[in-house]
Amino acid sequence: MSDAILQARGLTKTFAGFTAVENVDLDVVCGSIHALIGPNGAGKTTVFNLLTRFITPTAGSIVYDGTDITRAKPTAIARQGMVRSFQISAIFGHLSVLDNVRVALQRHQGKAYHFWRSEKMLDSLTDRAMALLDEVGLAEFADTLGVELAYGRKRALEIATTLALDPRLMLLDEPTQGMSAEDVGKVTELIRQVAADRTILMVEHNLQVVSRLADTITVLNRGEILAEGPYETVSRDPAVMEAYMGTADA
Ligand SMILES: Nc1ncnc2c1ncn2[C@@H]1O[C@H](COP(=O)(O)OP(=O)(O)OP(=O)(O)O)[C@@H](O)[C@H]1O
Repeated sequence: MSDAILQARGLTKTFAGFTAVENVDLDVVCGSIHALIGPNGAGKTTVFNLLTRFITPTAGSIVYDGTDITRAKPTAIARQGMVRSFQISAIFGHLSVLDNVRVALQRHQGKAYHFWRSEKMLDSLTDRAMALLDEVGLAEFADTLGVELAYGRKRALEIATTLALDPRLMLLDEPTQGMSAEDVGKVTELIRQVAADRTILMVEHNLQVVSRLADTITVLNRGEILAEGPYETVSRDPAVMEAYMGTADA
């Protein structure tokens, strides 16, 4: 499919004889929000780790933006614009919110960990950092220490530090996990907002979030694709109901 920014074919991962992911084909369409869902143990995290190159497939191929990345390093694909949030963009609690984003911007420029040497260079990043904080609704917290942010705002900061790496494809690993209902709503809106000019692939347990955000949903079960399509279609699929509820009548 020519409009897919990320394409997996025959993705398979075996752990010591146990097949966690089997023959998964996936097309993430450019500009879409694509969600990976499925019951516990379905293989979502394994697929996510395969796609982001944290683990290597036993078989199959992954193509990002026309380039075969099946054996590429995660840092290399991040430089090409495929950025995984929450792992790569950990928050520095002892730095201010603004400095967290400035450090991420600097890292993107390949100047990581030298930020203390040049106050001038940091100043040059301030405008861009403030724009990113504005985008995620954190401008008024610029001087707050990372550690002092409320949980939902920490996620917003993580998204800002991910955006600092200028992603074309953003991969979010359970972005609303462990959040209060209020924060879930806020982060859902934030994801919708940052998706306006980017592609998003997310693993998400919260089906309400998925129903509100995703253009396409891939349902995994026992390592294989069970169903795929928009929420209205997959949520009515008897096989999906069976996998989630244990009965097609639920
Ligand atoms: N490193 C590993 N070694 C052995 N088995 C593994 C490993 N990683 C995952 N598995 C197994 O592969 C299967 C899929 O796991 P995975 O974590 O991908 O599922 P998941 O859909 O993300 O589940 P959850 O929703 O519970 O996080 C599970 O049976 C799990 O026990």
